[in-house]
Formats: sequence, C-alpha cells, structure tokens
Amino acid sequence: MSAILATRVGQRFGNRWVLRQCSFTVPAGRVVGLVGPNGAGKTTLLRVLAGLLRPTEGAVRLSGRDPAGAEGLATVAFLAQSKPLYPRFTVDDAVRFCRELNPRFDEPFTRDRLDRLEIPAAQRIGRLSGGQRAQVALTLALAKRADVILLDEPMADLDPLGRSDVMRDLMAVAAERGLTVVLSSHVLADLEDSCDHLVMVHRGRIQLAGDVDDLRAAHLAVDGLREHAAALARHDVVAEGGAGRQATALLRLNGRFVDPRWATRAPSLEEIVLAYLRNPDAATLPGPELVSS
Ligand SMILES: Nc1ncnc2c1ncn2[C@@H]1O[C@H](COP(=O)(O)OP(=O)(O)OP(=O)(O)O)[C@@H](O)[C@H]1O
Repeated sequence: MSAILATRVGQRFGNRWVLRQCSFTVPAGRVVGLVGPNGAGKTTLLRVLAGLLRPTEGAVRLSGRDPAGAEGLATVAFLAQSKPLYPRFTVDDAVRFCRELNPRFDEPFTRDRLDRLEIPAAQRIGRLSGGQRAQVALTLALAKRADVILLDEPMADLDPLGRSDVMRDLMAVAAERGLTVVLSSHVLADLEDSCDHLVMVHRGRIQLAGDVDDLRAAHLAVDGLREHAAALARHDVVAEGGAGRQATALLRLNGRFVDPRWATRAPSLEEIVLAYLRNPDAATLPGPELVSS
C-alpha cells in the first residue's frame, strides 16, 4: 500500500485554482523532496496531505486513510512553515501539551532528543533562538509517531551545522521507523543527499514525480558541439545552454542515447530540478495517468 496516494487533487480558493489534477504516489519509507518555485502550491499541497484542507476535487489517502477523517489524524504529522508553538509555554509545557493531545506520543524520545540538543525544559518557547524553536517543533512532530511526516521548509531557520544535524537525525529516525518524510525546501543541496523521491510542483500541477534513481536514469546530461545537435532530436531537450559552438543539454531520454561526439553523464538531482525550473513547460514525467493507476 502506498504511504501517499494523491488522485487528481484540485484545490480552489474563491474562483482561483491553486492545485489542479495533482496525481502521484509515494511508497512507504521514502524521503520525498517537494520542490517548486514560490507560489507553486507546495504549502497548499502539504495542507491537503495533512488533512487540514479538504480538496475541492480528487482525493488523498495516507496509508490508505483519509487524513481529514478521524482515523487519519494519527497517521500524519505536519510541521508548518511558521512552526506554531505557544511562545509563553515553556519547552516542558509544550511537551506535556502534545502528550495529552496525541495518544502515540513518544515522551522518552522527546526528552532524550531535547537533552542531546541542550534545549532547557524550563525555557520559554518565545525566548529560544529560531533554530532551537525549529528543533523543538521538529522533535514534537517526530514524537507523534505518525506514519507520514510533512515538513514545510524545516531548515529555513537553521544555520549550516544545524541543517546538517537535523537532516542526519531525520534520516536516522526515518530509517529506524520506516517513516515516510515529505520536506519542502528551496535549498536543493539539502535535498540532494537525503531525498530518494521527488515531487515537483509548478503552477499548481505536478511537473515531475518519482524515485530519484528512476528520474536520474531517465535523464542524461550531454556536452558537445552545437553543430551536432541533430543527434539530440530523438530525445526531449529539457534545458540547454553553453556558449558559442559549445553546447550542453539535459535530455529526457526516449530510449538509449548513443553518439560518440557527445560526452554524457548522469545528472545530479539538482541539475534535473534546475532544468525543469528553467523550462516549466517541459512535459510531466511520469504522466499523472501513469502514477494514479
Ligand atoms: N487560504 C488561501 N486563500 C487564497 N489563496 C491562497 C490561500 N493559500 C494559498 N493561496 C495562494 O495559493 C498559491 C500557492 O501558495 P502556496 O503557499 O501553496 O505556495 P508555495 O509553493 O508553498 O510557495 P512558497 O514557496 O512561496 O512558500 C499562492 O498564490 C497563494 O497566494
């Protein structure tokens, strides 16, 4: 069973569609990078997945359950971009508050992680640094012991060391519990080492979705001379660049690419994402029909 199944999800605010025909599936245990330009619809999609918004059309299922239904609530944890924690609460108040609200709440894990991070239990949330607040919010979200955890730009307030620590912790917890993690981020470097699945949103539609290994295998970065560009024609050119006679391109392959005049290499996740960001009209891969079946 998929950890996440979105089928033709559409979200309208007033008369404006913010999400349209969004279909994708995520197997359990994946760490998913959710990317897309500002205003693409990432937060809205996360809120639909979290059960905070009922989609105007289509449906989502998390571990087979409706996240907006009573059964679905324990399935998913959502850490919003604003990291909502009551500033007048102490860290200890926040822990006890979450323990009362969540039947599966893992208090020993919470205390242990906060101790390791040297975050004092008696400190008021409002007096913590932005990074410490982010760490407390992340700890409380993980402690919910949900199947799926959704994190909206969790690294935004963290310094480089904090980011690397959070990613390492997150990966360790995810692997240990078989947790499915979705994290939205504009920092592609954060995603490169940690994500094994990608969902890319553009203007409310899914532009690219799939396992990173499959996406990398489906694309090829090529370097060569512009006069040999005819060899690329069989494939879809997602983005092209270079200067003068020299040409570079990112291809989405239709079959094998064999041409000794072009140097080829597997693209990084960052190269693929940047190429699609630059070329928003590049066709989706795989198509929504394929993933929703
Ligand atoms: N409650 C709402 N009512 C009306 N419009 C909304 C609402 N929430 C979001 N939108 C609009 O939906 C669009 C997508 O917003 P969203 O926050 O989902 O994008 P995003 O990809 O997360 O952006 P960013 O990367 O800047 O955080 C925006 O144009 C936004 O103004």
